[in-house]
Amino acid sequence: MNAKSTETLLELRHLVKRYGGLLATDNLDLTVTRGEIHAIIGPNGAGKTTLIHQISGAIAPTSGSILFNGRDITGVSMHERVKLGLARSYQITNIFKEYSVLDNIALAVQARRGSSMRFWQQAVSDKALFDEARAIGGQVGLEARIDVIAGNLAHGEQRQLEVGLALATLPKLLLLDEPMAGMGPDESARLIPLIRNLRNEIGVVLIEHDMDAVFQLADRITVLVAGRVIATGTPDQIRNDPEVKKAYLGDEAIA
Ligand SMILES: Nc1ncnc2c1ncn2[C@@H]1O[C@H](COP(=O)(O)OP(=O)(O)OP(=O)(O)O)[C@@H](O)[C@H]1O
Repeated sequence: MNAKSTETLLELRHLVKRYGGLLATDNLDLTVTRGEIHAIIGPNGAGKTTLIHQISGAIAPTSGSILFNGRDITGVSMHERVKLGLARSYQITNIFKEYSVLDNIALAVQARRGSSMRFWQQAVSDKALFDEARAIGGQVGLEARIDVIAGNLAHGEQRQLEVGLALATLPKLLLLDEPMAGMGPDESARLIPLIRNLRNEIGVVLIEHDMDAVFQLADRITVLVAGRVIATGTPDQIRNDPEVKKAYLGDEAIA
């Protein structure tokens, strides 16, 4: 973690999500600070996706609260959360495949600037918009692919673009939901330093099944089992935690 890491960006207090008799989130407390990559791991069905949906605002908790930058956002819409600086990287679904990488990012920058009602012709003449889009393309490692039509990118590059689209909202906190999914080892290896660099400016919540990536990237790891936090700590603490080892027996190998 770096020097900015004492600033709490996200705080979950006694969060509960109940589906009938099932507690998918069971009285969960969690903090994420600026400058931190905080990974959330756990066996299948532990409640990781349910948790990230509550943070992004896609689903409402049954009880408990979510604070972002000190403000209670529990009842705030997903759209408003993005405006407040809470971005989620979706899995490819919001890429315009027929547009170039640059145009995709430029559209996302334009949407953030609140000028989404302006028409394309005006947007293309906006140099500052494209300068910013180009810089974001560089941040996610796509500088050499900036003019490629997004649909022609390799899978891993599309994931990089997804992160770029989330960055275009100028997030304070970025939710990354399985950024390595479907990637080969070379593609993951390329994405790891890009994600690591992001945390210089912002906080990152990372959900990822690739344990090598998690243990390389995370400053702290929270382990969920059946909706409950069984451990939070540095990668070393988590690696050596007997409860965690037990929870992972028969599941994905822990690094
Ligand atoms: N809409 C829903 N209705 C009922 N039960 C649900 C719903 N969504 C999730 N669950 C249940 O909540 C629990 C947590 O699911 P969740 O998908 O959050 O786990 P996960 O840790 O993300 O799992 P995976 O690693 O397999 O993606 C599971 O038992 C799941 O069946």
